[in-house]
Amino acid sequence: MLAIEHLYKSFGALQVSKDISLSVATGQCHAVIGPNGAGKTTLIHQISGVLRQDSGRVLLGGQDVSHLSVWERVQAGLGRTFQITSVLPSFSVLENVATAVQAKTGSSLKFFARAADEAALNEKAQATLSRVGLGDRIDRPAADLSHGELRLLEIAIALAGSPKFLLLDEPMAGLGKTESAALIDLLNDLRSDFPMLLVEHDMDAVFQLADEVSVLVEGEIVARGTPSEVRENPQARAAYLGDGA
Ligand SMILES: Nc1ncnc2c1ncn2[C@@H]1O[C@H](COP(=O)(O)OP(=O)(O)OP(=O)(O)O)[C@@H](O)[C@H]1O
Repeated sequence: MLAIEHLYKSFGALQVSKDISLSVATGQCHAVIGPNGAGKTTLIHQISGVLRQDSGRVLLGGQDVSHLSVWERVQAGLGRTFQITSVLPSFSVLENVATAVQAKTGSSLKFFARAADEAALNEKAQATLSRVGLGDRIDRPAADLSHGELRLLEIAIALAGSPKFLLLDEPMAGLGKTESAALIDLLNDLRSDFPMLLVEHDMDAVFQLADEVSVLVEGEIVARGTPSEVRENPQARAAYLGDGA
């Protein structure tokens, strides 16, 4: 569903992506881990279209999306969550998701006009919110949600466009133990419908969710394997997990 082929990116003299290749099949969760400054965000930006690679390709469901804009990639089936919240705080939970459904389908020219008034949008938004466990919060302003609930809302917004693939940028950041456990359960449930690339610092989440892990260090993938293979890989341990891991 996602293939990255020989991606290179530099900022001036600093090479931040060095021949990165990986692929994610249907039903799979692939995690990218690495120390601060390894180039994870730069990689995410090249997949989502925020940044253009110097060379290499990004394929989504077999389609080369390397030269498409962020918006065109969303239309091509890329759903993503952001490290920084993408929620509209004064809109209701339902309106946030209905607006995302509307944006994908282009069902109305009045982009920020009451998306939740349209029955079809509403229905799809409600179903999506139920799937992420926010079915009983639809009328609350998004500003009232807890941090953990906001994360669920961000995922619902990403799902609203019926993506082929999910790009998850540190979804566990700032969550407590209980909230993290709930989110891990949700992502485990979603992965069969939405193959995913997960960039995450929370090793518990990575080891519970990922089928395959790539370890990125100074722009290069230095190790790859199942979570247990990566846990035992001396290069990965030295580079990232630390000897005590
Ligand atoms: N726009 C930019 N211009 C110049 N250098 C940049 C730019 N964006 C990132 N960098 C540099 O590229 C390197 C990789 O940064 P990046 O944010 O991709 O790493 P990261 O793995 O996401 O780090 P973190 O885990 O701290 O978020 C860093 O040295 C960073 O300073």
